[in-house]
Amino acid sequence: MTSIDVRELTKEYGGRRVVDGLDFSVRPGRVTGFLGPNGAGKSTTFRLLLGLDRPTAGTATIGGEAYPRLREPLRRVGALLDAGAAHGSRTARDHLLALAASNRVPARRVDTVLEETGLAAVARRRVRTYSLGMRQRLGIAAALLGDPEVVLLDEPANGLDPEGIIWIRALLRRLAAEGRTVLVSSHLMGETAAFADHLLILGRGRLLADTPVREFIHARVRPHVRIRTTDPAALSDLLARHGHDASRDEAGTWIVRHTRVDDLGRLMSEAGVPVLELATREATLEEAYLDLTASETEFTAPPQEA
Ligand SMILES: Nc1ncnc2c1ncn2[C@@H]1O[C@H](COP(=O)(O)OP(=O)(O)OP(=O)(O)O)[C@@H](O)[C@H]1O
Repeated sequence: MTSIDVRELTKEYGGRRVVDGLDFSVRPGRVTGFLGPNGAGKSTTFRLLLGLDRPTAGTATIGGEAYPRLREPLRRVGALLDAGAAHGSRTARDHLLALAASNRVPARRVDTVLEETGLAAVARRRVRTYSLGMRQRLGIAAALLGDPEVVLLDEPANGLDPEGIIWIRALLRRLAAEGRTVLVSSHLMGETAAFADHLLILGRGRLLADTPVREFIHARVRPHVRIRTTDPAALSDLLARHGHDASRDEAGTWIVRHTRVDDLGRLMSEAGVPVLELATREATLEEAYLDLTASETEFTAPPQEA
């Protein structure tokens, strides 16, 4: 089982710190979402992990070794950084065959990953005729070619249609269930909540959270209760009498915070207030993330230029 370990990792460009003392581990058997706004340093961290850039300070290792020291790296680590990387005049199949040959990966893996990524039917078309979503699938096929224990994907849902998004979700879940170490960057909250077990949140190069997704949401946002009624005056009166923290949206739905659906149901029933809808509304990752970013200067202070 292979972990990714990042210690005091720092990268400066022209004196500007874009990755700032990062310390985290990514464990096998789960999908770790790497979240942060544009320019937070996600891609730079990926490049440092893959030895494509040298850290100013600190270390990034995979299974205890720096990437450039790994033997047969494609068989240990699969990465998607830039979906435009394949040569346009080649077919997808030839692109993968060349990659397999130069990394001592058996050629039969090419057809396996083409099947896995849904590209088998178009594998003999030139890559320049591919849509963004098809290129993205090809980049993922290349990442999976060496059957690696560690998978690093930078914004893999980019350019995918709804069917592609459902597919990638299932793929990531499967890779983790097989015991692989899966790190996936994204700035899409809903998407990340749908596939990640664990989160690393970055802001201006610094690590703001390293937490299981569920704990992060539950610690930051309380679930609300949604109510609709045919007698808003009676409901308003009832909620006020019991000191509930409630508001009503334009559609007439009441949101009541800091309470439980059972307690409100009982209260409404006893008071004879008619119920059209009474439900718990779960907090979302987006709400928890906004709560975090609202309190972090990394997101609110003006950028510091070098
Ligand atoms: N080679 C480079 N030279 C100078 N500055 C760079 C270089 N690469 C990245 N940066 C800067 O580092 C910061 C972090 O960029 P990075 O691409 O890592 O962010 P990101 O979190 O991946 O953002 P996005 O979601 O937009 O891809 C940005 O301000 C970027 O301009």
